[in-house]
Amino acid sequence: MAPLVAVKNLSCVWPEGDPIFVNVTFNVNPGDIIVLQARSGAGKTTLLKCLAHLNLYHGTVEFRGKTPKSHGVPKYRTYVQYIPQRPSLLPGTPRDLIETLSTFHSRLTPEHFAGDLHRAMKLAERWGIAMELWDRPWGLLSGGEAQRLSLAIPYGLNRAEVLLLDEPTSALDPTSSATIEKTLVEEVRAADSALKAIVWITHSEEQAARVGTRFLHLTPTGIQEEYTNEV
Ligand SMILES: Nc1ncnc2c1ncn2[C@@H]1O[C@H](COP(=O)(O)OP(=O)(O)OP(=O)(O)O)[C@@H](O)[C@H]1O
Repeated sequence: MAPLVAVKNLSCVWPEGDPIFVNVTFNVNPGDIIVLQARSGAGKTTLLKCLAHLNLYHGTVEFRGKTPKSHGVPKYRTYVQYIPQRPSLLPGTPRDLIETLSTFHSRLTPEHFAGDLHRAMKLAERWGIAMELWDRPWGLLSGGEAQRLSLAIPYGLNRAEVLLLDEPTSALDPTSSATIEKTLVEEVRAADSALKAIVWITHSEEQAARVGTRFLHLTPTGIQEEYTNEV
């Protein structure tokens, strides 16, 4: 099976610093929910940002056999989409973000966009998000509201094939977390969904055990597969 994302010999060094990690090589395959584990500060967020082509790195990252540049970086970022740990730091409103991401696809028409927004809003509503919050600046939303909105956006767009989730439910209560986990796992398994795989950072061992199909441990010298749960 061809990998969705192939990561080869990735390393990341901040200017004037030691490398955060080197020699990171792994594939993301269809159906994977990869839990990325490491101690705090080991570089999990940095690695996800490298995969989304949001950080400088050495080595190669390919999605469906092509580099981000050959896909076109904005379009690549809608296929391999990073959802930040603190969406409240994003500029503009959730409606602005979904509109911007929509325009990265040339097939977009006003009808497509209306459909995308409607799908995202319906899901967010099921998650307890009122319609007016789509027009509130990210910085004025609560952490939990911002997390739910930022997860509803790729669902609405239905174009992300790989989601890179950075502690996506850290601001949510256990019931809301469980609902969101269930939706995401179902999306990866659904035949009619664009979403094929997730790389998921969580500090909750319980959540890792519930959602993970593979477990990768990041260290300064590389990445190791811990064990595999058969689904
Ligand atoms: N722009 C930057 N310039 C220099 N160092 C940075 C920058 N961004 C992050 N770092 C450092 O890189 C290291 C890795 O940070 P990162 O956020 O990737 O870790 P993490 O494993 O996700 O941590 P946590 O589990 O605490 O969220 C940390 O030491 C952090 O301080």
